[in-house]
Amino acid sequence: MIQIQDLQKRFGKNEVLKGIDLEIPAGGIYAVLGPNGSGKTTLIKSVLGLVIPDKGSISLSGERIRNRWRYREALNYLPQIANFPGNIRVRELIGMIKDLRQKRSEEAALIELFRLQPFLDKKLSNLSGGTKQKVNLVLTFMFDSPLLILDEPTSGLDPASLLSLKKLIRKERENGKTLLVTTHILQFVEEIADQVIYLLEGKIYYQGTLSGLLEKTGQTDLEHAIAAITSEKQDA
Ligand SMILES: Nc1ncnc2c1ncn2[C@@H]1O[C@H](COP(=O)(O)OP(=O)(O)OP(=O)(O)O)[C@@H](O)[C@H]1O
Repeated sequence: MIQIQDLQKRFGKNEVLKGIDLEIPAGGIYAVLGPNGSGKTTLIKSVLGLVIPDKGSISLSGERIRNRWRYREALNYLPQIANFPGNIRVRELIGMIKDLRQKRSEEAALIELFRLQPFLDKKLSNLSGGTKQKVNLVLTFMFDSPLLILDEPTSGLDPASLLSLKKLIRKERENGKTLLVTTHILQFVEEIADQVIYLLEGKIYYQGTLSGLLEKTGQTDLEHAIAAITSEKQDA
């Protein structure tokens, strides 16, 4: 589904991606992990065409994405911070995004799942952070696309909404979708991820199953595995 070769990106003197090679087959949940500032969002934005790499290539379903934009019709993206104008009401925003994408959408079941009915006529500026995130999740999941890219989807969610999100993500996997998810919530990764992609200092430190990462680090849980990677780097 996604092929990345020798991807490099720097911002001024800051070399963020130092040659990323990645192959993500279609179907399944891929968790993109790594410390703050390790380049997870930069990697995701490169796939979305929102960051232009300095070097390397990215292909989606066998076609290079550079200078094309139509491929974006086949993916749904949840940004880490979605900045919609605060004076728009939730119902209007959903309508606007539907008009923009011109794709069949199924928002009603999602509004129900996240219990958003009481908020439909409220302005975004009057919503709590968690409720805004639920609205953003509706905007992301309401379209049927083969690839979903979710940047910190759990952000601000209460436990009940987190359960709803996990249910939703698993349903998408059952439907054969590919999900690329960044998160710092390790329990979430342990519960939903089929594969882990661990970014460290601009390179892929590990790609594979969670059990493979535990084996590589000699640990019994993800929290300790990540602590082991960090201290290994500090000692190096
Ligand atoms: N547009 C930009 N201009 C300059 N520097 C940037 C830009 N975008 C990202 N960076 C820098 O690139 C590095 C990687 O940032 P990025 O947001 O990709 O990390 P991340 O792994 O997603 O971090 P976090 O876990 O904190 O969300 C950081 O040092 C950041 O300051």
